[in-house]
Amino acid sequence: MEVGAALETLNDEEFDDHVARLRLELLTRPNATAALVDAFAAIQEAAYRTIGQRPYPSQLFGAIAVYHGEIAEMQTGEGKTLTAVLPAAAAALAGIPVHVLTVNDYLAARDAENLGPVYRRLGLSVGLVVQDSSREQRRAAYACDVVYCSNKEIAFDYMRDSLVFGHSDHALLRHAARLKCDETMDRALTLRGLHFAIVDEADSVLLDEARTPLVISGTNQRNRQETKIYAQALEIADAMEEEVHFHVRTLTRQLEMTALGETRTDDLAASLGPAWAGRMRRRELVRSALVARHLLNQDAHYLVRDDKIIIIDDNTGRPMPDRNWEQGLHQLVEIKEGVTPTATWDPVARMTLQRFFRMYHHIGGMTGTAREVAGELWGTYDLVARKIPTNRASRLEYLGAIVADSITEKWWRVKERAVHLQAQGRPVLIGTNTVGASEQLSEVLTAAGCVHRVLNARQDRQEADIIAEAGAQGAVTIATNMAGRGTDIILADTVRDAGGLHIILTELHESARLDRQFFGRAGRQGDPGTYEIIASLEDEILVRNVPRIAARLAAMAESDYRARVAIAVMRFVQWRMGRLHTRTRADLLRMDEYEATSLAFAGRN
Ligand SMILES: Nc1ncnc2c1ncn2[C@@H]1O[C@H](COP(=O)(O)OP(=O)(O)OP(=O)(O)O)[C@@H](O)[C@H]1O
Repeated sequence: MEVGAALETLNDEEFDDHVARLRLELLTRPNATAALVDAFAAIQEAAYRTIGQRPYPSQLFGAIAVYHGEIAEMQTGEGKTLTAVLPAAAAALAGIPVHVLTVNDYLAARDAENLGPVYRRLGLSVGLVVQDSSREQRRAAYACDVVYCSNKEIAFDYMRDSLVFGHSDHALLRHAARLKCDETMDRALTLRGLHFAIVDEADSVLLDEARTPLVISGTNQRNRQETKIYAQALEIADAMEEEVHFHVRTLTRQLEMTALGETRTDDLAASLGPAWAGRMRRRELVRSALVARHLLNQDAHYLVRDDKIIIIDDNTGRPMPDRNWEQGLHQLVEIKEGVTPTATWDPVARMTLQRFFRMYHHIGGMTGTAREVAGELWGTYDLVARKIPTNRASRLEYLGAIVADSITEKWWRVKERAVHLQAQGRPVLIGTNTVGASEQLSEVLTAAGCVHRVLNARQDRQEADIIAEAGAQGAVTIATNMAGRGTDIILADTVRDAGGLHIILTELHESARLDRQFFGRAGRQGDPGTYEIIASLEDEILVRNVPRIAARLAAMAESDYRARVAIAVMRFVQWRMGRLHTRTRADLLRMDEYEATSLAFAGRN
């Protein structure tokens, strides 16, 4: 009899005995194929008995890839969340601590809760670490067999642990502390090593998020003078003219001062006292002030909430209350927005996500979008991306693109579509790039009497609630990137017959992978679904990056042809941005490795 079929006949007690025997076998032979087959069969059975879902053959293929340290490329909605349980539980049954890493707290909490019963049925413990978890809660969670956590949380916990060892954060030292049963040291640490990581949305975590190094701040360097200096820097910045004194490079999010700009800085700062005497420092200060003024916008890059600046994560659209910009930039934005300036902090530890993940003994992962980054995943992490076939054929249909002349006209078109589809009883999910845009569109829909909900960094606390309703008959939901990766919208039965969820993307993201992830909220698990793009010639991606082409397109009459050309240009900008980001990550990793080796003998601070 087939292994799985035999397990179905067991009663609960017999199944428990079977799992206990299996655990012993795995502890001694974790890599034996027969033992792994038995383990997967038992986990499948446990999933069926607890949450009523039996992993499909496609999920088994994915699970085998992940277990063997590969990235399983599975289309959106194919069930990567359940797929991860198979390698995670199999490794945990074999005694290996497992970290299942997601892109955000909402998904970590959702998955730990939904899948907890499967692990517990197998006698395994499950922990959860989110931003609000205390140190004690973290330590308890990391002691579990399987931990669900967002990538940033665990990387920061690792860095904090490293600080306990001063600069000498060598793995061997940590083992030495354990061997000596150094109780104090052990109590100071939260993690118990980096063994097996299963990375969900692997391209986002391992690449997109890895563009900015993680920094831990230490001692408070508050200086009364500081606020005054930052305010002066903003005043000087306001006396500068774009294209004359500085250039903004939107593609790379960089700002360069021209020679004229530097001289102007020197002139204006001449009478401001000794704090402005250093030439390098004063130019850097003014450059930062220009960045605060021209590159960082309210409701796009940050929110102002309760007299605080709250950064919005570029990749996930989520508010990050614990994050700060470095080197005075945060304070400059605070002064610009008129909120009480906070103190500046000195960085005491810095690490890239690349270096962090390369320290794991074993990594596997899943994503819906690995194709175009397969080379980099291999180059940086030695990870192979393996394409897994879908369980059922996809019924997701692309309806084409409309590119309106202006943003106002774009909102009008989106409203027309939403009202039309709502009347047909179909749910509609509309994607915007910023909090500001989601609110503008919301006003247009409200004025037209179209009932809808908004999910953005301001409404993050109602996330689960909004998502639970987004698949209902006639539901219209406007969402930023927060409803991108991982979000699972369950359709009401009547909606399936009406054609499923319809997605409207109103602005292309900075990467085509993000667009595909957003479209992937529809047509999941073989459900029907449609998607379209309604963009405009005034969108940032065109106006900021290729202004001359945008102007030429604006001179053409609106047609399908113009829309196709405009979308092709936007895709070209995305491709160029992707290449730049790859280069940034390579440079960052090189620097990080250089610093790690050159500072190896620096000793404690
Ligand atoms: N074997 C199964 N049997 C029944 N339902 C399943 C099975 N596997 C997954 N599902 C359901 O399919 C839906 C999509 O799963 P999930 O959200 O894990 O997809 P995903 O691949 O992670 O998508 P994304 O790429 O968007 O993150 C969920 O509602 C989940 O409960």
